Amino acid sequence: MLDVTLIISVGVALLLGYVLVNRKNKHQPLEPPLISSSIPVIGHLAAFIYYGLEYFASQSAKIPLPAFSLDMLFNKVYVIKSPELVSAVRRNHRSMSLEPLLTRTSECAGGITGPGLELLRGKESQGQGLGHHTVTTMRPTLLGQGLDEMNTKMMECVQKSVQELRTHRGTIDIYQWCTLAMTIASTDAIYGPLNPYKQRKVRDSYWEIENNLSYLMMDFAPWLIARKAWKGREYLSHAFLEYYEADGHLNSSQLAYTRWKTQLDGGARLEDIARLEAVMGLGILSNTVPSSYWAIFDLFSRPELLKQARDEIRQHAMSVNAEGLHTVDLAAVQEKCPLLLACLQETLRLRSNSAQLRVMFEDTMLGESCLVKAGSILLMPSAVINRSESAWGNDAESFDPQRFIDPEDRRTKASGFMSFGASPHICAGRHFATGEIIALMTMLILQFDICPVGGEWVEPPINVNAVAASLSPPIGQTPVNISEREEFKGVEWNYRLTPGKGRHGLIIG
Ligand code: HEM
Repeated sequence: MLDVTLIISVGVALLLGYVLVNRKNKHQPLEPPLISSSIPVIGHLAAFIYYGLEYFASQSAKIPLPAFSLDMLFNKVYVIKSPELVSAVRRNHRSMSLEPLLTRTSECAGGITGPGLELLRGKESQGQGLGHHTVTTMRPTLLGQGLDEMNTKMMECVQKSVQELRTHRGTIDIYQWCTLAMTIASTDAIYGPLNPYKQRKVRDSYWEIENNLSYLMMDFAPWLIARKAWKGREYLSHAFLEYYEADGHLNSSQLAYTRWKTQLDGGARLEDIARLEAVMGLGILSNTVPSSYWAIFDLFSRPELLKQARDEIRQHAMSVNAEGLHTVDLAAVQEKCPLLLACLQETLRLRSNSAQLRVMFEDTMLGESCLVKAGSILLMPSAVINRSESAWGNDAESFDPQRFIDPEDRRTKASGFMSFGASPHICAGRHFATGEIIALMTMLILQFDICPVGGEWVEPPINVNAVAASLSPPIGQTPVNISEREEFKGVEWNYRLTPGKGRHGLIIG
């Protein structure tokens, strides 16, 4: 479990930066109750180091309060459990920031140091520098025309990977397959013909970083204690430097181009732009890949639901012409087949184990009776909030996609759904990722039967060291047999996208 500990280094490192300076030990009556530990002084910190983020979820289960405080020695952590307080956090977003975590990631996972890092950090307190500006300018590129263009390329790649399954013989590790298919589709759509991730060694370097991120985030002699991830980071950054030197970004997506331009105009060196793009892989891939795997797992392991989702698409979004060409209109899937998206959201709700982290800059009242103090850390664990009964009812623990179909109270549910984060830091890539997973699932459920070797879908253990992943990837293999469904064996498929239909009706926090 030592590895799990390292997860914490993300939080602890942040704390160290802010804590020692800002620590205020006195606990005030309006602050969430301070929970004592059986081991005085270091108990919570030691447990956090041992259990990682799971410690907050397990404490939350034991403590029947909407919020509580833990003295983590260096700093105070407020754990927010209730959707009502999440709404208050959103309303008070100006007194807190996610930026310190993003800057820290650029430093540790990207290797950006010195003036380049200062440029990203910007204004000392709130981190409104180039890092923040780069995220802000990329948001519009993940909507509208920019999204449409990426979706077109992404669809081509997903379809190619799926069609290759038709001739595949023997078993396949479905997680490995998702990893390759989604990595190629996502990055080709973003980086264009010179996409560095086309090279096997670049992909391997990225996954080396991803799988050992917790070690890199310790930022202690990474060349020694996180050697493979550190070498991966250097290789990936260098590959991006070559990409820019070859003008790859001039023939890429609006997203890749805008990120490069914003940083160039902001005074960043090309080497640091390349390093930041290596970090961007964490945003692009670390969630999309495991989410696609769990979406397959959760739907194919429920034959009744699978049949309903398949029938819905066949009825409302598929047509066959005189030549026998089967066309599936993904805009119709979006508009007339709500079950598939509902299944994906239910997977995201129940599988997400991220914790949205904010550093407090000002003393703030959340609602009328919850005081959070400057210099502290606010944590909103999605594994807890996503299962809260006040948002989802007393069957919150069970997998029921119906709760996302025409939900009566979107606002309450939004505060109980943290899988894409919390406003104003809601995931910028959610429509792109959703479109990609929905396209993949549509193709798979229409065309294939997927059966695990041994006949049972057995829940695999998860890799808690992949700390950038909201939905932890599985450890080990998930071998399955994939066969073309008799009903459509040998037919030709055409999947159609409609410009302007790239946004999905997601519930977001
Ligand atoms: C299923 C896939 C995905 C999931 C579950 C996911 C989840 C998240 C979460 C939990 C956050 C943190 C928000 C917070 O702290 O409140 C986030 C932020 C972010 N995500 Fe995603 N993400 C996914 C895919 C993507 C993709 C494909 C991209 C880019 C193409 C992307 C870009 C971003 C960016 C830029 C942010 C930072 C937003 C900000 O700081 O304002 N994400 N995402």
